[in-house]
Amino acid sequence: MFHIKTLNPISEVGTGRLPADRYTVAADVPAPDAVLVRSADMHTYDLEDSLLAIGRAGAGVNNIPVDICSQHGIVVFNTPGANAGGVKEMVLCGLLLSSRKVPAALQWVQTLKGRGDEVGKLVEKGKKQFVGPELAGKRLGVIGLGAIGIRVANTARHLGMEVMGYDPYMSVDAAWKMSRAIIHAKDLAEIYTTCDYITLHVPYTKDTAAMIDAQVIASMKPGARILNFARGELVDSQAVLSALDSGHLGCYVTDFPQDCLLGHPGVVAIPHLGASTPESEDNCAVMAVEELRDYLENGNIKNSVNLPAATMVRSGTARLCVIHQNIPAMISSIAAAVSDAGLNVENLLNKSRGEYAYTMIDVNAAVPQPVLQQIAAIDGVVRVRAI
Ligand SMILES: NC(=O)C1=CN([C@@H]2O[C@H](COP(=O)(O)OP(=O)(O)OC[C@H]3O[C@@H](n4cnc5c(N)ncnc54)[C@H](O)[C@@H]3O)[C@@H](O)[C@H]2O)C=CC1
Ligand SMILES: O=C(O)CCC(=O)C(=O)O
Repeated sequence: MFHIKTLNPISEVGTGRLPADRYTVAADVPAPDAVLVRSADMHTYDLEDSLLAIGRAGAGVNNIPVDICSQHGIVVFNTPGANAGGVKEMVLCGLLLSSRKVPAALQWVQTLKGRGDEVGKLVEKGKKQFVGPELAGKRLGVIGLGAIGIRVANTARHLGMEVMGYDPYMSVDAAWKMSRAIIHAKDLAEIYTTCDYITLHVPYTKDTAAMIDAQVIASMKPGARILNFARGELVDSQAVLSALDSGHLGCYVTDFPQDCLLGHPGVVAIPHLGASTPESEDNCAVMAVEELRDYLENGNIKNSVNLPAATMVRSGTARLCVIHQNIPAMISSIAAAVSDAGLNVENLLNKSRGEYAYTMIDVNAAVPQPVLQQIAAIDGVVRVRAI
C-alpha cells in the first residue's frame, strides 16, 4: 500500500487515478511515501524519512526545498505546461485590464448606485476618466519563452500586437512552437527600452529575484505596463510604487498581491488565479499523480526538477532503484553487490544530472534485505529501494 499526503486540495480527477486497493490519499498521513502539493510552502515542512517523492501539481517549485530533497534522495516532480493554458488566458485578461482601466471603471460605476434615471447620463459624462489604449499595434515584451510565455506571445500576435521575446535558455522543442513573427530580443535592455507592455514568465530563482528593480523600471518607456503572473519576488514592489506615483509606469498587474501594493490605483492585484481553472487543476493533478505512480511502482522518473529523466520497461523479477552521487565507480560497486548476492542483471539504466545520478537494475529474483543494506552502505549512495 502506498500512502500519499496532500498539502493542498488536489483535483479528484487526478487522485481518482490512484487505485483505492493500493493507495491511500489524505491530508493527514503519518508516514507518506509521497506528497502532492500545489502552492503550500514546504520550506518549513519536516521531510519524513518515509518520503520518496513530491509531486508539485503546477510549474513553479520555489515553494519546495529542492536541494534538501536531493540530499535526502527525494525526487521532486512538477507538471510542465499543464496549467499554461489557464495562465495564458489570465495574462490576456491582465493586458486588457491594464490598458482599459477596467478595475477602476468597475469600481466607479458602482458608486452611481441610487442615482436612478441619472445613471445613464452620469456614465456618459464620467467614462472619459477611463480611456485607455488598444492593444493592436503596441509592442509586448515576453520574458521567458517556456510553456506560458510562448502561448502568450503567439496569442498576442493574433491580437495584432508586435511581440518581442527573450529567453537565452529556450529549448528546441519550445522554439518549434513559437510563431516566426515573434521578434528575438538580443538582450533584456531591448525589451525594457522598447516595449509598451512587459510580461514575465520566468521561474523565481536567485538569478531572477528582483530582476525588475528601480534601475530597470527607469529604463522602460514612459507609461509602460508590467504584468507579473510568474512570482512576486521577481519585482521590487517599492520601485514599482514609486514609478507609478511619478507617472513613469502606467500600470502593474500582479497575480501575487502584497500588502504594500493593495489600494494603489495603478496596481491591479489578482489573488493568484492564473492556474485556477478546472481544466488546469485537473491537468496538473493528473500529470502529477501519473508521475508519482510511475516512480513509486516502477522507479521511472519523468518531469523531475532534481533528478535525471529515466524510464525503462520492466523486465526480470525485481527492480533495484538507487539514487547516488554522480561520482566514479558507483555502478561497479552497486553491480558487485548484486552479483555477490547471486542475482543476474536483466537490464540496467544509469542517468546523471549535475551532482546526482540514478541507476535502475532489473534482476532475476527478489532482492534480499541484506543486499539493500549493503548497497545503502556504499559511499555516495543516497537512497536505495527494491520494487
Ligand atoms: N500565476 C500562476 O498561477 C502560475 C505561475 N507560474 C509561474 O510561471 C513560471 C513559468 O511557468 P512555465 O512557462 O510553465 O515554465 P517553463 O519552465 O515552461 O518556462 C520558463 C522559461 O523561462 C526561461 N528562463 C529561465 N530563466 C530565465 C531568464 N533569466 N531570462 C529569460 N528566460 C528565462 C526558461 O528557459 C523557460 O523557457 C513558473 O516558474 C511559475 O513561477 C506558472 C504557472 C501558474
Ligand atoms: O496551484 C496553483 O494555483 C499555483 C500555480 C502556480 O503558481 C504554478 O504552477 O507555478
